[in-house]
Amino acid sequence: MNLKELTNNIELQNELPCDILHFDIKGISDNSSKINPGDLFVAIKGYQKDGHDFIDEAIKAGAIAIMGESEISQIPVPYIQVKNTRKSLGILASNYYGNPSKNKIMIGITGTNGKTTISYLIKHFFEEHGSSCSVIGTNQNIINGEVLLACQTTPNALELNKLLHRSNDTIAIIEVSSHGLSQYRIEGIKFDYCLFTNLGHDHLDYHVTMEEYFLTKQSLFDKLKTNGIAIINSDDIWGQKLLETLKAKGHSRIASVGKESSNTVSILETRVSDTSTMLVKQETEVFKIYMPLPGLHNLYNAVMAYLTANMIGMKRENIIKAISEFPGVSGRFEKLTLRNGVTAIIDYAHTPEAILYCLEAIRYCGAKRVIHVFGFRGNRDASKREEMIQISSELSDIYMLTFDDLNTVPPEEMVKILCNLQATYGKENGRVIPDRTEAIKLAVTSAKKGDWIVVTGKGHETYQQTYHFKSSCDRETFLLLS
Ligand SMILES: CC(=O)N[C@H]1[C@@H](OP(=O)(O)OP(=O)(O)OC[C@H]2O[C@@H](n3ccc(=O)[nH]c3=O)[C@H](O)[C@@H]2O)O[C@H](CO)[C@@H](O)[C@@H]1O[C@H](C)C(=O)N[C@@H](C)C(=O)N[C@H](CCC(=O)O)C(=O)O
Ligand SMILES: Nc1ncnc2c1ncn2[C@@H]1O[C@H](COP(=O)(O)OP(=O)(O)OP(=O)(O)O)[C@@H](O)[C@H]1O
Repeated sequence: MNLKELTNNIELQNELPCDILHFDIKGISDNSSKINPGDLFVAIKGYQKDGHDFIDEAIKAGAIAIMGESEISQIPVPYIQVKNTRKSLGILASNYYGNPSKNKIMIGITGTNGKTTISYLIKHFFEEHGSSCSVIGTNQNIINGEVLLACQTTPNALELNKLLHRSNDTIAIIEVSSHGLSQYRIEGIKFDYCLFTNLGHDHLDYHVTMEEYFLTKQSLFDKLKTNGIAIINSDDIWGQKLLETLKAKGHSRIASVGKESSNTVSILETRVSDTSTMLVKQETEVFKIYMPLPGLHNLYNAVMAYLTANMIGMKRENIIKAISEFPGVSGRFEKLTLRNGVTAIIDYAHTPEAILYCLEAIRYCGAKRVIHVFGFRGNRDASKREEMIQISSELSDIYMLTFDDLNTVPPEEMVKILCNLQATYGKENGRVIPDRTEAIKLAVTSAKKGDWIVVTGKGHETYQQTYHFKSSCDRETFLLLS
């Protein structure tokens, strides 16, 4: 593709000289080590490195043009200066891959919790009725039925557009993280439906304040297509705020779920035990939704997914039936029955709200005692840890603080952090067992018939650390030790 077509809609600092407009660009990369001859290198000022420092390396590898933000002269290939390289990369990627969001039903889901569950609910509804869906999100990417490894919730702009370009599926569902939004990974992509689930305490190491975190999430709704529809959980205070903001901005195509009768689907009654049901009203019709996954949070996930599918045109009775047969999502309230009559739950909860909903759901399921094993990611938002411990110490009978991904934090440092947190905010029903597999072992041996063990934080993910019992994930640890 030539540079003229490629740079369409990009905010350039200076007009491109005529003699380079016809340059045929073979590929694009923002990583100098991935440049091939004939490529365009996009220099990004990152959190760790500055891509401008790798321009020489990119040219040596064969880059025939460079795009960057800084003033640069005297390089042997054309230099295109732009205001914002991350934003430009999104538009470049969309141009290069032929604007792949244009002809698909695009669904973008944002919020702190529930994105993955809602994605898989919607996928399940449509696939039961003959339409195929691509899913791009935390657990994995699924394109044309092929399962691909996902390294991030929202991949970078080049990867994202490449996946969409490859997809022949009618519908594409994308989990949109706040990091993805603030780093313009979805720039150039337009959505038919944007969903907001909720906002809870997370990622404040990155966004600093909840207001800033909210504004970032809100920016997804600027990416709606002309007739695109916003679908919001109005029972969340930030969802309510988003609803008001969009209305004030003149958005007319807004749908919502929540307890108030003014919502598109209003929730009249909820009943939660080991499964969950809700009575809802849409226009004049009152009907019941049965969700096999426990917990109030999963009812909200179900009704958000219901409304989306219904707005796309799927019949109510078909959606309700599909919800009642939903098989669940790997690592989301995943249940194992252990040999000694104990139930184990593996759940991806890693925010205070998610832990609260998860532990409440276990109580509703009739657990005699709840044994909770969890930890905290190294180098991630530390300000949520106190609240997570407080919730666990209140809602579980026994809790164990253990290792989650350490990232670059040395093990002895994390042991100190866990011991300090327990000493400061913990209660006598808690203790620190650093080795995650040892903690699970202790939970299994302490549990009696009717007790529930819940291990949160890692869900479907494999371990980063090596532990005493050789196992790759929480599920395998349970199978090994019970
Ligand atoms: C902290 C953070 O978010 N980092 C993201 C950021 O990278 P960065 O700015 O740190 O990159 P950098 O290492 O400083 O490099 C700057 C530039 O120099 C280039 N470079 C660097 C070295 C070199 O030799 N040559 C070269 O060209 C790099 O390719 C890059 O373009 O921009 C990259 C491109 O978009 C992201 O892939 C990367 O995500 C990292 C890997 C990541 O995983 N971040 C997490 C926090 C994240 O995004 N998580 C959310 C989910 C959160 C949740 O809800 O739980 C997600 O969407 O996955
Ligand atoms: N609607 C919800 N409200 C609060 N907590 C929820 C909700 N849905 C799920 N959870 C909790 O959050 C955990 C993660 O759920 P899910 O993966 O669906 O969310 P997510 O937004 O995709 O999170 P992530 O981006 O971190 O993967 C679940 O295991 C559950 O404990």
